[in-house]
Amino acid sequence: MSSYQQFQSVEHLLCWFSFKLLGSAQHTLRAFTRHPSVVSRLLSTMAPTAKYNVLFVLGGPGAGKGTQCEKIVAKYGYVHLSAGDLLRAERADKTSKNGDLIEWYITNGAIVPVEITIELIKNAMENTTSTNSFLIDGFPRNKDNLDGWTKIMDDKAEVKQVLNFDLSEEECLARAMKRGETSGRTDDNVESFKKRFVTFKESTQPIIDHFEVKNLVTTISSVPGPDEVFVEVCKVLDNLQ
Ligand SMILES: Nc1ncnc2c1ncn2[C@@H]1O[C@H](COP(=O)(O)OP(=O)(O)OP(=O)(O)O)[C@@H](O)[C@H]1O
Ligand SMILES: Nc1ccn([C@H]2C[C@H](O)[C@@H](COP(=O)(O)O)O2)c(=O)n1
Repeated sequence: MSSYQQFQSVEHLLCWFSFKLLGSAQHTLRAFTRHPSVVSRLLSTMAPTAKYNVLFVLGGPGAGKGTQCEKIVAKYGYVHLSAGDLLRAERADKTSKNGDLIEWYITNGAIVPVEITIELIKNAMENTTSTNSFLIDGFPRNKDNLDGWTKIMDDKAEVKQVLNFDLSEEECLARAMKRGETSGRTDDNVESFKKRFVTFKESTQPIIDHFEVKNLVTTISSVPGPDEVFVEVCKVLDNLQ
């Protein structure tokens, strides 16, 4: 007798088949409940993960990026990641193997290799649980920064907007020198400032142009006082909500 002939009807065959299916589903379910970590790993690969929302904040040295970021955080609740602050913290960390290298780049107004900076930014983003929205201040500052971002973060983050704070070299210098009276920053001196401004013009401006082509840049004059500048910032951010 062939295996089909043991069933008296097609209905009987279908009944037997459903019973077998149910049995194996039950078996699978039981296996899953015994291994919850496997289930959560499976689910995490199936569920689409939300991308980070990112605003890049650029502008000359001393143009007021950090000042505006503080205001944005207070009103809109982004997490502020200053590439410069992250690098300064890394430089101050006695266990870091990159401290001396970072010091050299900062004092000479040059841009630290992106392998170092992107790791600091990525870790800070991954360690943030309160929000998905980040203000990344002072990054990307050159092509190396941009390439590193594209390679490591492009599939994890969406750049919603680039805020570009515009201020003349003379005014940036005056503000950086005034800040230098109390900041303790090793680059708030005329010699470092001059180098930083050259780096801004030669290396950062092409990055702003790159995002301009993608229609992502809003340039805001940083000449008025902080509160007036912030009014213009709010116009941009209110439209992003
Ligand atoms: N709109 C403004 N008008 C006058 N002074 C300002 C304004 N914005 C910021 N400042 C002052 O200018 C100095 C530089 O500002 P801030 O540190 O925000 O600049 P930054 O662009 O973040 O600089 P850097 O790139 O060097 O870190 C600070 O002392 C700050 O208080
Ligand atoms: N993407 C970056 C940002 C900053 N640095 C270094 C070199 C800068 O002159 C310095 C200070 O940065 P700031 O506080 O002005 O944003 O930090 C860098 O190498 N790469």
